[in-house]
Amino acid sequence: MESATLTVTDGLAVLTLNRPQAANALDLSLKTALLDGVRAIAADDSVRAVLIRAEGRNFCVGQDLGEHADALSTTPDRAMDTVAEHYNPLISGIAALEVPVVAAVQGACVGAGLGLALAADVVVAAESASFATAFTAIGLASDSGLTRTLVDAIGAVRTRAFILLGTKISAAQAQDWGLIAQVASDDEHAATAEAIARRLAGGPTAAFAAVKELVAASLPSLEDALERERVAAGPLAATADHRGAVEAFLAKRRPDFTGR
Ligand SMILES: CCCCCCCCCCCCC[C@H](O)CC(=O)SCCNC(=O)CCNC(=O)[C@H](O)C(C)(C)COP(=O)(O)OP(=O)(O)OC[C@H]1O[C@@H](n2cnc3c(N)ncnc32)[C@H](O)[C@@H]1OP(=O)(O)O
Repeated sequence: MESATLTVTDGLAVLTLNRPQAANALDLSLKTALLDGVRAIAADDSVRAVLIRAEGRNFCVGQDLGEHADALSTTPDRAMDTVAEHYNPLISGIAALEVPVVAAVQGACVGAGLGLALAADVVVAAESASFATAFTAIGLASDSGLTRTLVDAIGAVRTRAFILLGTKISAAQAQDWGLIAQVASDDEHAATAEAIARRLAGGPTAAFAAVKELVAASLPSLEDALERERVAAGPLAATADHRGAVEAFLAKRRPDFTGR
């Protein structure tokens, strides 16, 4: 089964996360397939809008921690290379798309999954969806551009508390904070997101590109945030807190943080 699928019809590219059996956790196969999909979209002049969606109960629960635990034990010095090889080019690739990008979110949208959703221009969430960063729960700080996209959306004060406290918020709270554009019923969110994406695919594409360029130019650099996050991830991956927290998650027990 393909970890992600891409279809393009009538100018709308639909990129689907397809690991529902693993809550769309980002393993190497899914990260690679998403990167390939975004690059194919960027190279396809027929695409006028993008919908990013996911199969199953959860949009994306972030990095696959089983794969991460393996990497930490077998290739510890390279475990965080995936940030530079996959996460950063994926987020910057989505953000660099000149056409409008809609994300349809249901269930858990966590960690790099949240980064993926916030790289889109319009997020439509099912009312039962939830949003969390999860990084500090496993001894990490942030990545996937969230130290810029979250600050842009909800401000530095809320972002700091959101990440430090590892809060999980509802779709209604996310909309109230200005984190997402729209909430729809669980039954209607997928159709609502697709209808918005199809409307954008039939709209003034050049004007939409200008809107995205003008708004991006008014903000601090996403690339700089991604690079700072990448540099910060390496030392954290080497901490006993990070490794112990990943093992604890997989063993379904609470981590014991020692501060080292
Ligand atoms: C050469 C190749 C090398 C490859 C290198 C790989 C190393 C990668 C380096 C990492 C880089 C940094 C990573 C980056 O920061 C991005 C991140 O995303 S960090 C954050 C990662 N995500 C999490 O920590 C979330 C963990 N999950 C949760 O907090 C909760 O599961 C939830 C998402 C809030 C949902 O909670 P619930 O609804 O209660 O559901 P469950 O907890 O019972 O989960 C259901 C089921 O799914 C499994 N699962 C959930 N999340 C993950 C996950 N991230 N990875 C793997 N599996 C996950 C969970 O275990 C349950 O499984 P089951 O018990 O039902 O089998």
